[in-house]
Amino acid sequence: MTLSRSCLAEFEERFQAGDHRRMLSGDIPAEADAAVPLIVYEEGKFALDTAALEKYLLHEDVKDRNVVVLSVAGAFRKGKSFILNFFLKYLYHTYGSEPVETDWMGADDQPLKGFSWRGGSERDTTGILMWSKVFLATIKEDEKIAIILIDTQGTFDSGSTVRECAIVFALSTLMSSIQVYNLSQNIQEDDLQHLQLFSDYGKLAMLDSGKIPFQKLYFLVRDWFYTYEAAYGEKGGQEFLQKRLRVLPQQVPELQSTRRRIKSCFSEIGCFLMPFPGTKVTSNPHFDGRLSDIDEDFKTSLRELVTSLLSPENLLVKEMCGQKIKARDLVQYFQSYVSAFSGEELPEPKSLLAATAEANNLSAVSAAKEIYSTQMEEICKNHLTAQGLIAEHTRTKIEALEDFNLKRKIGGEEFSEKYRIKLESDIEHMFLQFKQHNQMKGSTTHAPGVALGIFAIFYFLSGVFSMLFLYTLANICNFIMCVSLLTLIVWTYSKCSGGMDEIGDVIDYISVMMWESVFKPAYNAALNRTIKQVVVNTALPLEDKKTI
Ligand SMILES: Nc1nc2c(ncn2[C@@H]2O[C@H](COP(=O)(O)OP(=O)(O)OP(=O)(O)O)[C@@H](O)[C@H]2O)c(=O)[nH]1
Ligand SMILES: [Mg+2]
Repeated sequence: MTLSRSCLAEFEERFQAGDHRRMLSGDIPAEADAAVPLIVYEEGKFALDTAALEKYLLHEDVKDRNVVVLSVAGAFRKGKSFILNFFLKYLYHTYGSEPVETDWMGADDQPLKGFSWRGGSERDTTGILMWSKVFLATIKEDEKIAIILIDTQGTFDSGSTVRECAIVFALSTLMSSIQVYNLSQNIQEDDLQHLQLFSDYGKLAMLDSGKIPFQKLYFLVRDWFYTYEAAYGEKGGQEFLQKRLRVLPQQVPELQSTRRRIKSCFSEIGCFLMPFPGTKVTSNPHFDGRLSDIDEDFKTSLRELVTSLLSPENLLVKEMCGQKIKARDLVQYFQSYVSAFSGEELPEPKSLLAATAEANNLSAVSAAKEIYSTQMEEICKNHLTAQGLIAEHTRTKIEALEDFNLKRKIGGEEFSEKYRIKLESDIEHMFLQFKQHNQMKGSTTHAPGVALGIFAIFYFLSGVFSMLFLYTLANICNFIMCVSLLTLIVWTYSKCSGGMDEIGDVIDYISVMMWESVFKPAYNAALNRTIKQVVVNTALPLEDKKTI
């Protein structure tokens, strides 16, 4: 599915290079599409914009889908945002709302828009940004997925500390299912060192879950000049990568272990060799990203690159230690990881594992709560007796707890115990609300009317008996008045507070019986009599009326 011609033209026109607040067209109104800062650096630490994250990931159409998260990270000023904008073009074309026959790359003379990018030596992107349009697709016949694109602050720029760079790189790797590691000209040893934190974390995570913690790491080598060693594209990239990650006997043990661990951390490691895009791209200050200024070789490889990462058959759903992640789980993982990185020092691999375990358990809790609340909402559409409600609550609670227990949880049984307790207490809390709601529904009974009716009748009778000096009977009437008043008070208390619900139900039951067997027949009889009287009065001639 793709964008219509006019939508594409609108998309091209609405953007201006370097302005990440400009919009793209798609099925979300054009004004809504923009680069959204998710993680920003404030007062010495990274802060997560939870509201922004929730707005896009907890959207009704998105939250229950498995997610594909593609991020591009690496050194600053190396064309990361630039290439991401081609990914965007492809995504709008392939997963947009309307199909079009045009080429996804668009017209030759259109400036490149989307994530902010620009020439020059000063860094551009800061923090971690997400493209606000989440692309929806169905892959492998019926797996509904949401595709999220992430741009990151470049590493080693003059304005940030090593810690800051390491955090951006670590967070984006942790959160993505495909981490594109953007490098220039070669894969150097320090590029591999960047992956050190993950290799240690990966080792721990594997001990804990038995699964490979990360999915796809994709080295994207830009400005590849040595085509006589390896050809452009994925095939050449794989050959080159094998050479770079080979463990050789003559290597020092440190280099050997880095390579071994990196390989064991990612379930798939790919590499793509990109040609130099041409001098207009790198040196012309007025270059605006138009295709006509880019070398043919680059464009040809770009087509191959984009398909190998983003075509439906190559999309990779985010997993965490072997479990697929839904969009709403991703919110939890973002929160836990950002807080793990909030200290002065980089977190130990151990605390990263704890953050993963926390997010994993919390998302199992929220899935179980969702089961409970969805089922109870359905059940409580009709009013239930107190016992009926308790029975349904117990059944649904067991089902929700079973769902939690059956999920494989990182951190082990002992770690997940406190989350199970939290789940139980949250469910009990929800139950109180359902109970109150149910009682409010049941409050359409005749209890207040019957109690007040009895009170009024016996008040009248008490007066009459008193006038006839029948004090014993008057006192009996007074007693019945007190009982009806007391019953009304107990009933009101039960309905408003949710307490003494069984007594409340008994009162409801008795009042319905009394209404049906005494008040309603009496009321109907009185009504019939009145109607008869009216009919007779209007039907008979004046003289006859006088005789009646
Ligand atoms: N040499 C080279 N330059 C490129 C390539 N692709 C884009 N550029 C240029 O690199 C410059 C920086 O592009 P950006 O996309 O802003 O780079 P970035 O990596 O996002 O930069 P930061 O956000 O500062 O980290 C622009 O002038 C691009 O035209 C490439 O493959 N090779
Ligand atoms: Mg950038």
